[in-house]
Amino acid sequence: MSSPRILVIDDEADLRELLEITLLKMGLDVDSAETLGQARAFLAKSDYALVLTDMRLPDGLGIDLVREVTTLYKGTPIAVITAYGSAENAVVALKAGAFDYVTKPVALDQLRIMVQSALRLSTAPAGEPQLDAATPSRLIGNSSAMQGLRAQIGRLARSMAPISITGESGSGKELAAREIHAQSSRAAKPFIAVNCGAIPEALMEAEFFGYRKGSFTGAGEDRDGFFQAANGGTLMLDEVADLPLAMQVKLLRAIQERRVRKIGATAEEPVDVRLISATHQDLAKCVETGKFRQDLFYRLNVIELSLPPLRERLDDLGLLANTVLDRLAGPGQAKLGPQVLDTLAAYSFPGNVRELENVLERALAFANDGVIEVGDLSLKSARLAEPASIPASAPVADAPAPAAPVASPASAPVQAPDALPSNLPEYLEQVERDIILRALAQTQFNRTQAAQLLGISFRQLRYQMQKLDIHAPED
Ligand SMILES: Nc1ncnc2c1ncn2[C@@H]1O[C@H](COP(=O)(O)OP(=O)(O)OP(=O)(O)O)[C@@H](O)[C@H]1O
Repeated sequence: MSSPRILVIDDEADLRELLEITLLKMGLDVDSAETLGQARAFLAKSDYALVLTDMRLPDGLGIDLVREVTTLYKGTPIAVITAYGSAENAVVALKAGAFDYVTKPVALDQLRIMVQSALRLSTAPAGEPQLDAATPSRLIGNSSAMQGLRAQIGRLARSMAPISITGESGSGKELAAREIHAQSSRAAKPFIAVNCGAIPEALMEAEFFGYRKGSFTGAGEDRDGFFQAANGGTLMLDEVADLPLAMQVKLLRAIQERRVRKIGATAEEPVDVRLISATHQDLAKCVETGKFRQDLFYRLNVIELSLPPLRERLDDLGLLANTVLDRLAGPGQAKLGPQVLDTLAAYSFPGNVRELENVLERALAFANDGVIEVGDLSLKSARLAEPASIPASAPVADAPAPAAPVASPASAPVQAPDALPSNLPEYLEQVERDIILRALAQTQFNRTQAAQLLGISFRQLRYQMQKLDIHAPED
């Protein structure tokens, strides 16, 4: 069997030679062209596992070739070589359909990583997602919005372009990210999802980039960070708008260099990670208000994927509800009674599919013989919380009986209104615990609604509950 063939297009003889030698040493066949004209002639004659082109050529621009290859040779990945620091060229090329890019001076370790991932890609059928009929998409729904989304995911899975997923809480952003990963040539490598809003700022660098033994008190052994853990795979930065500015700078550097340095290490290590970011906030607005760096926004937001809220794709409601019920009760063991679907369709689902799952789970507990009736649904939007009174006294005692959440014993002392707390962290923790318990009690332990009442994401609430040792009564 012949080796995969790569087409290199560069008018700089030295660089062309370096690329040729590197690729030949990898056991690949190489054709080289100095101009777009020569490249077109090669493309008309042979199939390539990868086309690698410089951006400026004597008879035109590499970006034109990107457009040609992505339309005329759909299954052929094309990558560009951009000048160092020219984020613009890289982003434009990725938007035009380039699979990836390398910067000049070309780092050979990164070139090899890029070529290998292109080779994995070219073994998958062109334009076809790696899923087959036996592995249905995780994203359920036949509405035109969902069909469009699945098609877009199939295309995006074939590229390294960073994707920014937007959508309301619970609309399936993480699920979509997992789907992109599962359909990509990286599927066999890890998918790591990180909730940027849930990591204490002081720990962020260590969590993202890892650390060397002894680099700070408590660093008893070497540890990898998220970047190393996701190497070869996909790193999802969820709630990316919550990244503190100092961390945004470090992240930008890691993305630009495709290298990270562990805390306490002298050398950087290359990382091959596809980035997907998600947020339910308006990231462009965060840039305007100075909360998010423009340059990082530009790097992360190369391709936008927007998830519609559930209320805008009500056609999917029945299918989603039945799938959730099958999962909860076993196939065919539970169903919706008359009018239930209409009642659900009239509800706004601020917590989207996650809220639908919660509503059905709860309704199922009240349902007779697995048939959910309208009366089993509790869809009333929770009333707004009253302003927190500090310090709060036993909030659980006022809670409606069926859903009173439980917490570990309170430790903070009750203060006289004007007294200063003797232990501020403990006191604040107690205040936070009380407020969360009240929100949970008000929403009968519907965490989606409780998070909404408190203006935080579902994940943040879940994280805080774990931290403060708050459990559902039945946990
Ligand atoms: N189209 C869908 N098909 C099936 N399940 C879905 C779909 N969309 C969302 N879900 C389910 O809804 C729940 C929430 O999804 P996910 O965590 O992906 O949402 P999210 O947008 O990332 O939420 P958040 O903004 O709170 O992080 C999950 O249990 C997920 O499996």
